[in-house]
Amino acid sequence: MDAGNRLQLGTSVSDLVEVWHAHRTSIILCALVLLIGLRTLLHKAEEREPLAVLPKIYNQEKSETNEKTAHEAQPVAVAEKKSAGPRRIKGGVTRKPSQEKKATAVDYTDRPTKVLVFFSSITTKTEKIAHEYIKTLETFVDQRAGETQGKFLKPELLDLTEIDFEDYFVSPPKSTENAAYVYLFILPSYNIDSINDTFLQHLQETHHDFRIDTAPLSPLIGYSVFGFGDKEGWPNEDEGFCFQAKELDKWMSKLTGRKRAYPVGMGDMKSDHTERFTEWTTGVQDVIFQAVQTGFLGEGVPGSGDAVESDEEDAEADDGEVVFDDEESGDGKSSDDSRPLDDVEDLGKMIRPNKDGNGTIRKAPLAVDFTTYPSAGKKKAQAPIIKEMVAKNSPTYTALTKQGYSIVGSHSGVKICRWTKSALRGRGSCYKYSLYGINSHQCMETTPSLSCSNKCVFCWRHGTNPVGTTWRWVVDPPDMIFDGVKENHYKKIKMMRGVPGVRAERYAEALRIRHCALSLVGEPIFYPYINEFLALLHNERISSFLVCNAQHPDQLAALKAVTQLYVSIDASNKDSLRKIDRPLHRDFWERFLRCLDILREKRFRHRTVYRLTLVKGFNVEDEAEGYAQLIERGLPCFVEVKGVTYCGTSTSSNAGLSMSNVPFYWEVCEFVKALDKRLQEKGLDYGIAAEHAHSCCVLLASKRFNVNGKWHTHIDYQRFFELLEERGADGDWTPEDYMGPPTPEWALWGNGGFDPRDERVDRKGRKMEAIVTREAPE
Ligand SMILES: Cc1cc2nc3c(=O)[nH]c(=O)nc-3n(C[C@H](O)[C@H](O)[C@H](O)COP(=O)(O)O)c2cc1C
Ligand code: SF4
Repeated sequence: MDAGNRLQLGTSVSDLVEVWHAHRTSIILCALVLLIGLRTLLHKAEEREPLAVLPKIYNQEKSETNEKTAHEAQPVAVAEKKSAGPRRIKGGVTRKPSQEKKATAVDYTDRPTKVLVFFSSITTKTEKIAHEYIKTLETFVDQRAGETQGKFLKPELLDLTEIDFEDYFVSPPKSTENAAYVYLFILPSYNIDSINDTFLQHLQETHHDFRIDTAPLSPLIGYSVFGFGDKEGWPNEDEGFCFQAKELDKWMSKLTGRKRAYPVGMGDMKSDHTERFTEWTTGVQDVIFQAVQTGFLGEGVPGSGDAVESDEEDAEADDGEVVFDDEESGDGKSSDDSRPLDDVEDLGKMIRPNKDGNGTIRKAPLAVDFTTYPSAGKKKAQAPIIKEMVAKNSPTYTALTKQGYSIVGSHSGVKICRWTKSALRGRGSCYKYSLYGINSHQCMETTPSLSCSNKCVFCWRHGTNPVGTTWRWVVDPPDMIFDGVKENHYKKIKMMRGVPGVRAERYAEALRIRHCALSLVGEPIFYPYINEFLALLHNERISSFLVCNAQHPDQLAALKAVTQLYVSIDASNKDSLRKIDRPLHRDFWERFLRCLDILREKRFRHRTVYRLTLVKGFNVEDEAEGYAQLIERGLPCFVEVKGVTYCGTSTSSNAGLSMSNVPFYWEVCEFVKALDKRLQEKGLDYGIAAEHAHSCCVLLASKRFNVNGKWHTHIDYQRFFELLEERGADGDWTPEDYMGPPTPEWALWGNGGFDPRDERVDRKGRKMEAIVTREAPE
């Protein structure tokens, strides 16, 4: 560099320094603004990965808006795009949204339905069945094409070993047709490591994954599971029969927000599997077809109607156990109208002390006595207006429907008995299964007359039923009542479809009523067309168990054939009967005795039964002799002795009843033994035949039903109908003609009487040991 150049360079540097000194503040400020601008621009353009840790802080705003859209506004979730990275956060870290809010009704009417059938198979038996089934299902879809306007898409069969679980079990897949899905599963059980374990593990993890909604499969229309197993190796469910199908059912229930479309079915690959599987597929297809047509699964399935389930899978309030809710356990609210356990039939008769909101005992509302008419002297005589017994706008109607009754016409009622629900869930049948072979899940409890002529102190329905001595109401025709009670019964059974633990096999059987207990409330023989009503039952081969209160001798005498005829014997003498039954008839004792005489005459035509309900302090003490005399008078075929059952809030508290009036089972047994002794002493040929300790019930039977030293208390129902068809309702035959096979060993006196097919459970569904105490504790 020469001297001139160097001089020039020195000048420009000094110029720059000069400029810097003159404007440095503004230069620094400009640079700062430029840098901040650039930083902001780059930050905005940056594409960020979703945050897996602390999403609540970072994604709060986003999840609040997005989640609402995914789960409420758009019911059917769009399948996740498969990615190798972590699963997308759908529900934030807030847990259990689906348990807090039940799945809401989703309308699928505008969307086509697609059934996906998943299966696994190791020794290929299930695989073969699944392949055959998918063909059947395809044919079914084709046949229904006309009725469903093509909204029923071709079903698809999927092998669990060949699919990516994430495609189907994190959310339902997306389809071009915008299909709504039904998932069916056919799964054999394996107690060795198999694909089933991986699959079940996946479902469990999905449910527990805090980043995923606990019920990500709630957009499904529904699901159902069928299991195959082997009873030779795994004889019952306790020992592992079909255990993985049951587990799958449980996880799917959680993941779908309880959208069990049909109860879990189970088949033994070595015996009944074809029958059980056909039963299940028929039921499932009916439900799916209904969903395609109506857009919902029907009542009883959450998300589509009236959910019957409780919050916990296994903790239903109504669980097949007698619940003794005493006064102290109440919350102060009057629960008269909402309790599900109010069945006279299954619980014997109930006591309900009634409290108001402050916990003070209320007087029972007075039952309306329709027999009280204004006296002719006071008012000008008027032609009586014929009223409806239970008019739709009456308080009686409201009270009864709140208690779970369906009122048919104006004077009949039907209610699903808690034993029916219990048997559907494999938790035991009522005592009539042990004593007479009645399947509780096939039994309808009904009455053609809600009115009665007694006001028994232990009758829980006190104050809600009309009473009267004669029929003064509009009369509904028997066929209308018959159709109405059947329809309502089936409706209630169908509502049980989604309830956890309901057995597919029992559910299918329950859709055919085989028995009718005419003992719900009121007095069935009060209904003027009771014989016609019975004929309708028998025509459909439904057996009839009719209970009457021994106050209507004329109607009793005119009664035609019934399968089993009861009279309630609530006391052994006149005074006691007046106190306990509070009859409306002045000549109640004479009526009572006449009924016993009629029963005596009928004993070779009908299976006659005395039903004794023991209430400690009222009709037990020192009354064995009195009861023995009544038995001597009527000579019934059977004597059922039951302890009264206490159900909590009775209006009869004003009669001074409490928990202390409920006898222990050993007290019932002691009474029965004393009664049996008295009968022997009188030379009457009776013996203690059978028991159902669970219901505090013991059966004394006439030795007519003891053949070659064996009790035959069960009924041959088939034979009963044959006799009826051959000889007519007035025909000549005896109860022995339709006596069933020997009473099973487990039901005999001394063996407890609990159905060995079922499991005894407590209110939470936990298994219980059956400990029976028949003797007074030391
Ligand atoms: C190793 C083995 C373990 C099994 N474990 C059970 C079990 O725990 N419970 C059950 O009910 N059946 C069990 N089974 C019976 C199978 O579930 C039954 O045979 C089924 O039909 C097999 O179906 P697949 O041929 O489709 O694999 C088992 C069978 C095998 C061979
Ligand atoms: S006979 Fe029928 S209605 Fe009566 S308790 Fe049994 S199942 Fe219920």
